[in-house]
Amino acid sequence: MTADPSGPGAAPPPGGTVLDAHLVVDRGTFRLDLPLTIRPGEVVALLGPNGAGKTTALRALAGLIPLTGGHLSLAGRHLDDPGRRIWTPTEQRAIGVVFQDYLLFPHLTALDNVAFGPRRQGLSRHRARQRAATWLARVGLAEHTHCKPRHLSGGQAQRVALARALAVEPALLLLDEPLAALDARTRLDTRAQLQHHLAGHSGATLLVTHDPIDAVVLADRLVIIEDGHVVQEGDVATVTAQPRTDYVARLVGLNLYRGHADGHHVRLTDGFQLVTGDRHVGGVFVAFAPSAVALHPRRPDGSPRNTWPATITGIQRHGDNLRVQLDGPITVAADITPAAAAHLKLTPGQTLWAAVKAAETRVYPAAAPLNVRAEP
Ligand SMILES: Nc1ncnc2c1ncn2[C@@H]1O[C@H](COP(=O)(O)OP(=O)(O)OP(=O)(O)O)[C@@H](O)[C@H]1O
Repeated sequence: MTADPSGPGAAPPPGGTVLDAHLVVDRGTFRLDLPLTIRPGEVVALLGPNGAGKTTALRALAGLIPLTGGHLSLAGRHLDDPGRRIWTPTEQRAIGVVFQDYLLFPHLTALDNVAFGPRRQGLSRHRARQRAATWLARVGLAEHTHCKPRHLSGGQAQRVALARALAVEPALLLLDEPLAALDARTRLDTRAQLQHHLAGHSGATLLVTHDPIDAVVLADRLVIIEDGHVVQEGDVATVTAQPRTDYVARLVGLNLYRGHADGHHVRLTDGFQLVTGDRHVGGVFVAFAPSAVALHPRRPDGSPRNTWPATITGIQRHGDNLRVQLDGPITVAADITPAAAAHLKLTPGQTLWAAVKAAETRVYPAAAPLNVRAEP
């Protein structure tokens, strides 16, 4: 198989997209089937639980594994199209990659690590090093050009990796869990710097992450995959407000249920009924935040319209609060203050009453016009 003979830039990018791909990859019994387009300057976060296919997608884009089907075009150049026997080797793709553990060459200085890509693109040693020095200065490492990776901190190594990826002026920048190896403090600073550099990148960026904060801070759009398929995609506000699967709900921290609405009542698929503030009819999702769930030692009287007995299955710290996991007619997460937890003397196995006001629930149609995988 060969690269597209029409060469780089031969066709205009369709509809203003830099990346126009439909990634189909079979790995044993697993199939990735991921349509993916990214516009110039856009940052898309690819999220999903373990085994969803994120790494497979990244490797397919980088040319490390071939597509089984579909196609991949970048900046108007057909890189991969098994139906037409087109395939392009990694080094001929206009792609920069920041790997999770950076994969810097240990025997090369920061400067030569960054100059490596431009050199392979055909720049003279002098020009490649000039470009590398410019990029290292941009990421704040002008003083560290002659350091070997073992003498760099985690945050500095991450910035060398970013400079190395951007120095090839890629049409597509791939970031694989770029902040995962950093401690919390360094992660905060590095995330802010990364945001700055991504804003200046005119190509497409795909960020693979497990961390919803990285996604929310860095991405313009989220694409969420489970078991190789897109289950939801959209801008951060839409996905956060209207999660459509348990994974997405957990990711954005909401309690989410599916059911059938008849006015202010929603009968959930397991038979439990919730009273909601909004009126709806037909298939719906009901969501409420863990902070909307109140816990009481006895059945509460008065305003909350939804109450049920619930048994504590787990308690974790969650920011300044505690997140309490509860089992019962529905499983639910509740956020409460340490003071309230002490007052209630919360312990795993304890049964108490959970309450949610109807006005705290959000209801939205199950068949919303989002790009959601059709059920088979
Ligand atoms: N070399 C391989 N051969 C066969 N199957 C594989 C291979 N590598 C991965 N898989 C399978 O492909 C599926 C997707 O794996 P992948 O690593 O892409 O998921 P992921 O979303 O990146 O997961 P994680 O978040 O755990 O890294 C999994 O079911 C995995 O078992």
